[in-house]
Amino acid sequence: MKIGIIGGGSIGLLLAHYLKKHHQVCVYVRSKRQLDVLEAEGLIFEKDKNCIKEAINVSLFSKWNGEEELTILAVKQYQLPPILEKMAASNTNVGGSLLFLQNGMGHLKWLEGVNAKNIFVGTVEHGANKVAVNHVIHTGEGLIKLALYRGDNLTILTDMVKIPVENFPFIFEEDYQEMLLNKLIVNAVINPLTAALNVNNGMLLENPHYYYIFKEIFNEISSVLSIVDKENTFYYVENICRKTSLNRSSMLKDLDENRPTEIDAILGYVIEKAREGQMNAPFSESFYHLIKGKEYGEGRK
Ligand SMILES: NC(=O)C1=CN([C@@H]2O[C@H](COP(=O)(O)OP(=O)(O)OC[C@H]3O[C@@H](n4cnc5c(N)ncnc54)[C@H](OP(=O)(O)O)[C@@H]3O)[C@@H](O)[C@H]2O)C=CC1
Ligand SMILES: CC(C)(CO)C(=O)C(=O)O
Repeated sequence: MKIGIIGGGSIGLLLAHYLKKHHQVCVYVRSKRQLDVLEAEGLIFEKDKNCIKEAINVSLFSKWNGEEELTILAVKQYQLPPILEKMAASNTNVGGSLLFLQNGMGHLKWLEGVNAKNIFVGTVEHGANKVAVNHVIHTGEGLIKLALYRGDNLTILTDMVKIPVENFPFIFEEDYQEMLLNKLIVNAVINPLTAALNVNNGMLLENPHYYYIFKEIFNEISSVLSIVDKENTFYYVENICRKTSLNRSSMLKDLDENRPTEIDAILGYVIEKAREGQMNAPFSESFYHLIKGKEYGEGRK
């Protein structure tokens, strides 16, 4: 299958490495510098301290015209609006399929207006870290879950699930809301804590004091979001945290690089739900403002 990946960041480059084993992949980047380096030097993929260098197809996003059967949007949630505007203005991808892999649930409100025959959403449970424009480290193995948001063509999703890529499984989920909600809880617990404390994911489980807050935040968020099976959901969050223990969460990396974070799509969403349900959410409120304060104090790109 022909697959376009918009965004040559941590997740975009990780996907390019694994998907190119079975598909024709093109990564659409926005900077000429990244294009030039990827073309000249190839992609460096690193896992467990082993590096491999490989050629990848790369192009500028301005050249994207929706020719691929599937286009994966691997950008931050707050980076979607200009991309969706370009897609709307150029009226491309009417017959194609789009897959959105953003953390949080804030982007769902934008998908209604997107002109594509099929829209899929997914969640990423891997850890990945782009350390140079052409160098990505796979820091934690996990799953990518995929679900249909709108449309009727499930073949693309089932193809992705059926064609096994070693160490990089895809699974199909029936209910996109439940899938995104479960991942939202993971990100609402792990990302703001790691970003506020400036620690790798694993430290939240290792340090008993951080683990105490981890549990308290989980309890609050799972109540606000009316999670029925709290015990299993807690193990799910803990398990992803353990599997990505070496990872600096995407929110922490955003702060490291003075970029805006996805806090609005993550804890902002939880706070909105708490207000709707007239509930108090002091941990969520505090961590929301801690991260907003760090964004404010440390400058934005
Ligand atoms: N990294 C991780 O371990 C995980 C990330 N996620 C989620 O995956 C999503 C992607 O995250 P991640 O890969 O880490 O983010 P990154 O910030 O590493 O990558 C985003 C990339 O998108 C590029 N981009 C932004 N706008 C455009 C555009 N208009 N055209 C082309 N490229 C564009 C950026 O380009 P430029 O470099 O030029 O700014 C950047 O390379 C997020 O929602 C994140 O929360 C989920 C699980 C784990
Ligand atoms: C899975 C996890 C928690 C990995 O760090 C993530 O989703 C993120 O960093 O955004």
